[in-house]
Amino acid sequence: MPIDLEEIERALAEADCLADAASVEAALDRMADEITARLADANPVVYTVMNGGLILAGRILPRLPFPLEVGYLHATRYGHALKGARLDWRVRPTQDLRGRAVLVLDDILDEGRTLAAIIDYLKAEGARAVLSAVLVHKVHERKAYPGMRADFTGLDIADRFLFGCGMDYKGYWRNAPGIYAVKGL
Ligand SMILES: O=P(O)(O)OC[C@H]1O[C@H](OP(=O)(O)OP(=O)(O)O)[C@H](O)[C@@H]1O
Ligand SMILES: Nc1nc2[nH]cnc2c(=O)[nH]1
Repeated sequence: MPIDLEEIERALAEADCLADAASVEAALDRMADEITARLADANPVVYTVMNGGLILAGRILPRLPFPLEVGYLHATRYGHALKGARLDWRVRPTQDLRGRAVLVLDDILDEGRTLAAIIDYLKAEGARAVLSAVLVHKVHERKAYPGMRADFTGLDIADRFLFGCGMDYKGYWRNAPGIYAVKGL
């Protein structure tokens, strides 16, 4: 079905802005300080979870003033849908992770099933420590396990369907500079 771009434009025009660009910027600065304090001497491999983690990676990596390697992996649970399903691995990590510290970057921890599966996989590949950083922690009680949180979190945001800063609305608006909730969702 062809995409209705007017509907895509309307989604942003009518959305509720839950965090503006300045709040995102401040959150990135704080996260970068926390990550630096924890990993500056660890020679980590930093993995971006495509596609959503792309914006966080591009904005936080230049804020990390220590040696690190980068890689990406692609695992998706939602596609363009608004509800998650089984995790679909599209690209698995390629580096030798034995004995390495790994940091995983993603846009959002919602139910946490994506991150939990990725962390299990990286540990099974021999990583010595796997830490995670997400721009958004969605606040609700449906996590993969009770109390689940990433090691580093930018912003706690309400339980709505979100887009912007890497998160998509029907494949669009990952480029929106703040964090928005779809009207009515
Ligand atoms: O915590 P969960 O409930 O598992 O959801 C979080 C995941 O959902 C999104 O990915 P998505 O499957 O939409 O793929 P995308 O990154 O390509 O948009 C997001 O980027 C996270 O990876
Ligand atoms: N775009 C988007 N992707 C998600 N993946 C898990 N939760 C969300 C969400 O609220 N918005």
